[in-house]
Amino acid sequence: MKKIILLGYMGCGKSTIAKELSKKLEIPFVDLDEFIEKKVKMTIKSIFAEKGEIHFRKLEHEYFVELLNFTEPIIIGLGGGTPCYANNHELLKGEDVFSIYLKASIETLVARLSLNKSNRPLIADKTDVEMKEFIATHLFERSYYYNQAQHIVPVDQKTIEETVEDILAILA
Ligand SMILES: Nc1ncnc2c1ncn2[C@@H]1O[C@H](COP(=O)(O)OP(=O)(O)OP(=O)(O)O)[C@@H](O)[C@H]1O
Ligand SMILES: O=C(O)C1=C[C@@H](O)[C@@H](O)[C@H](O)C1
Ligand SMILES: [Mg+2]
Repeated sequence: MKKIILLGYMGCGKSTIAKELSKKLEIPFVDLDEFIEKKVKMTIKSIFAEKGEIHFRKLEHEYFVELLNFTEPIIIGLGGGTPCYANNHELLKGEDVFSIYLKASIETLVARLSLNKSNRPLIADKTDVEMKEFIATHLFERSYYYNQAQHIVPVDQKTIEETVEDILAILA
């Protein structure tokens, strides 16, 4: 069984969808952000604050490669920025992986992230208006990398179950 990689912007649902997919497929889910936090015994928030984003991006690459080298099947939920640094987008194209971009619109992302932004350092201090502007620009810059995924699953207006079904259809 190939490894399944879910990617996309913060709030597109990687962690939520991966947990459900993991139950259905009975394959363990590893969230890259949580894996990094356990390995370095720091939260993402404190890594950004104390060590800086560049240090975080190096750790993110290192631990993404470590997960890809696991021999057993796993579902990997990437961080929102993972495909956009350190040539990680090239790793989405491997024959031993299914990479899936959960594609959400700016409106969906703003609606979801405005409810829960405190643990997301890139947007934590932004108002809803600033956040919309930031996400619009950021998503535009990042789309090239996200679109390197082997499959694209639109998630707007879909329930968690509907998105999981779409992914199962791709894997079938
Ligand atoms: N249909 C849906 N599918 C997925 N998530 C949804 C849906 N509706 C609401 N949500 C909510 O959207 C929020 C963001 O989802 P989640 O944390 O899984 O995103 P993420 O892509 O893992 O973000 P991050 O990159 O910041 O870790 C969660 O609070 C989740 O419950
Ligand atoms: O979009 C991003 O660059 C990030 C998303 C999160 O998953 C974390 O990996 C971190 O907050 C950075
Ligand atoms: Mg997540």
